Amino acid sequence: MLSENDLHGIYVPVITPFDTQERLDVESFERYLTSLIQHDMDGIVLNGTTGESPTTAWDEVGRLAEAARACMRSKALPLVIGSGTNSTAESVRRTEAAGLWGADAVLAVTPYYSRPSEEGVIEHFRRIASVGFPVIAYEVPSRTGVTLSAETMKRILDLDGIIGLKDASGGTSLAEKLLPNCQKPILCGEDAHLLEMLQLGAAGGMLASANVHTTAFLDVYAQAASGNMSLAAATFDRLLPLIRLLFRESNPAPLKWLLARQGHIASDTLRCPMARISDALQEELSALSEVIA
Ligand SMILES: O=C(O)C1=N[C@H](C(=O)O)C[C@H](O)C1
Repeated sequence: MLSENDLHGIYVPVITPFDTQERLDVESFERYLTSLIQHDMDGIVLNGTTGESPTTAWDEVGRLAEAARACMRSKALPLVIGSGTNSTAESVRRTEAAGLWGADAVLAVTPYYSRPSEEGVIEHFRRIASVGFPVIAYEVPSRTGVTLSAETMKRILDLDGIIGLKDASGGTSLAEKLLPNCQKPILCGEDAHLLEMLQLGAAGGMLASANVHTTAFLDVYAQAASGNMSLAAATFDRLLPLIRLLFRESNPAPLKWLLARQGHIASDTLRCPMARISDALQEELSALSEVIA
């Protein structure tokens, strides 16, 4: 199981491949993951936003977890499974199941849609953490519709069992407020802000774009961790045009398109209502990926 001391570096949230009929494509998943983990990333995330958690059924996550554990047998790599929903009871059940499926921690998103009070959100995380399995809180207001204050986030991070935060709050202001008086690791969850977050003292990132040019993202982290910020900035600057394109339309649609084009997965199919990227973005992505290949 992951502890707060182990939670650092670059975690790669993987896509959930579907065939052209929108059925789960476990074969592509195994092939893709086996090739991805040739890199020395610090962990893998299943069923995050990049894994299309809103449209992936929980029993399908179980099948992917089993496949991931088999692919990762020869590599001691932490596996994080997204178990958060907007129902506390369901999130608790999923957290228990993720532990049984061999996850090392779960990722629990701020409960979305129902717009609970901040006290309600704290109680949500308290009940998930009380399962006794390590929980990484995931703050992503642009998707959840709920923006937590730094004070509330600090109270969540202070809960026993919450081992850290994936901060996709849309900028650096939450991290700026939390980092000076927070012992628990904060990982960047907003790819374009990775460098600034590392400069502020973030412990790493969970980054969809690290599915592509994984080594360069690992370099940015290693260079920043060793204090060579100017080298980290130069490496990161080369990645920024790609990051911008990968988030121009909703993640993970651009990423899936690119991985399918590169032959890593059989199809770029997303589950409706997510849809394939525009022709214009396809053109820009193919031009850029040839330049920085
Ligand atoms: O997979 C995730 O979870 C991530 N979610 C963020 C988002 O798409 O909002 C982006 C991050 O790179 C990974």
